[in-house]
Amino acid sequence: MKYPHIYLASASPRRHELLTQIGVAHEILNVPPPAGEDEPILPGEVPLDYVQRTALHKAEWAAKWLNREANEGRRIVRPLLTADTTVALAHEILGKPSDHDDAITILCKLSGQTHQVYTAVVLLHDRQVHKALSTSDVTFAKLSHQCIEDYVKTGEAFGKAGAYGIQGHAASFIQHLAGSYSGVMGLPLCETAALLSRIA
Ligand SMILES: Cc1cn([C@H]2C[C@H](O)[C@@H](COP(=O)(O)OP(=O)(O)OP(=O)(O)O)O2)c(=O)[nH]c1=O
Repeated sequence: MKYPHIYLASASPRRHELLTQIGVAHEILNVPPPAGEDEPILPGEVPLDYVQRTALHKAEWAAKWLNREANEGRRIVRPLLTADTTVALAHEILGKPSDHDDAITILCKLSGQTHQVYTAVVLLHDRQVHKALSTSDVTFAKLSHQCIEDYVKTGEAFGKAGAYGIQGHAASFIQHLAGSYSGVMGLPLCETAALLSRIA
């Protein structure tokens, strides 16, 4: 499969790894904040709307930044990809943990429950916006408080939606996954490949 060479506007090392896994050549853009920070949730906003709005906002923000850079001599020559991953439990958005206690609280909520992981992907190319969405149902085993404490101590919970990484130690928490493994990890590869082949 031949993909176009793209810009990846993301601070997530997982998105870089996943694109590399399927052979998508990309240049990582280190877009200044608010990239990397959680977008505020609008009153009454449901997770599905939130994740799509956030992914689009990241793309628009990165394009604006790139345009400014372009004025300083850099040309926008590649399609631009962004994504957002949001974890939701019964419609409550569980973002990245703010600290140790927050991580414990989030994981206690997820223990023994099925939650949703949404990843929205946006590709900007030739003034067109291409979008994809992946939805997964993830069921956690019932976790003891000690297990949660030990997990949070590894540091893996931080910087990740829902305070866990499916690709790390938290793999042992997951009883069942209905959906996309790569989508849970941060970039659904099947959907992303389909977006990229649309513009190839
Ligand atoms: C649920 C889950 C999330 N995550 C990560 C993927 C994302 O990096 C992060 C969700 O935060 P995002 O806001 O989607 O992404 P980010 O801030 O890390 O990067 P950027 O906005 O610059 O692209 O959680 C995992 O790595 N594994 C998991 O199992």
